[in-house]
Amino acid sequence: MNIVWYQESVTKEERRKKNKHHSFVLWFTGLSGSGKSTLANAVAKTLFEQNIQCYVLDGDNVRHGLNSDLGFSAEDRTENIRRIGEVAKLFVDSGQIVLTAFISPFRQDRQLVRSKLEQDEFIEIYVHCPLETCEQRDPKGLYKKARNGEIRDFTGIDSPYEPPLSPELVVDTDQYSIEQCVQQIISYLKNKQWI
Ligand SMILES: Nc1ncnc2c1ncn2[C@@H]1O[C@H](COP(=O)(O)OS(=O)(=O)O)[C@@H](OP(=O)(O)O)[C@H]1O
Ligand SMILES: Nc1ncnc2c1ncn2[C@@H]1O[C@H](COP(=O)(O)OP(=O)(O)O)[C@@H](O)[C@H]1O
Repeated sequence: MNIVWYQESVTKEERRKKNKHHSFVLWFTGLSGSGKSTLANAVAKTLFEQNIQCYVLDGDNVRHGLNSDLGFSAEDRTENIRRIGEVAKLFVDSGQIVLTAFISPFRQDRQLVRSKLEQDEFIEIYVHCPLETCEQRDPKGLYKKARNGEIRDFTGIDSPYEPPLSPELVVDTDQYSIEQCVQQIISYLKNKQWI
């Protein structure tokens, strides 16, 4: 109430033109340990080296600050993704490419973020990796804790993950190396002439 949207003096289109590239969200989704952070950071490094404006929003980091009041109940995960979606939209408005690395287990939550962005601004990347492989990798030892009952509501163990039905991209980190997955994503963006 009593809040009016302020039209900025520099538009999104003007920022894109100056940056010489499209701005959009690369939304990585997948199980813990599937490779979201690794790939988002590797893609960002490649883009950065090509003078492209980009930034990674990572689950662990955002949960230390902006979303430190949220846990892992279904409601809190939904609110987590809603807030990240709003932040991501601001990055897109600022003319940047934003790469987000959140489990984002619920289709409806990802769909809500997509619906807030325009066509070609939300690129859903399903980081596909079987639970068994994620559990073997267990980079933070969290699956072990979840199996021991030390952590409740752990995605893939006692909390659901809903895979995307029609993502823009699927990367298979069980079958392909980090470098191959990064190349697949960069090729997709080049083919679209977005970078
Ligand atoms: N219960 C439970 N379930 C899943 N993950 C857990 C949990 N508790 C802590 N962690 C750690 O938090 C990271 C996931 O946070 P996200 O913000 O990406 O989760 S979500 O999108 O809101 O579901 C996740 O990071 P990633 O491993 O990078 O996915 C875990 O390190
Ligand atoms: N092809 C691959 N793509 C991404 N990560 C891989 C791949 N192969 C092995 N890994 C390893 O799997 C782990 C993935 O961890 P991380 O990126 O933190 O996943 P997430 O962010 O999804 O929890 C890292 O230790 C990474 O080195």
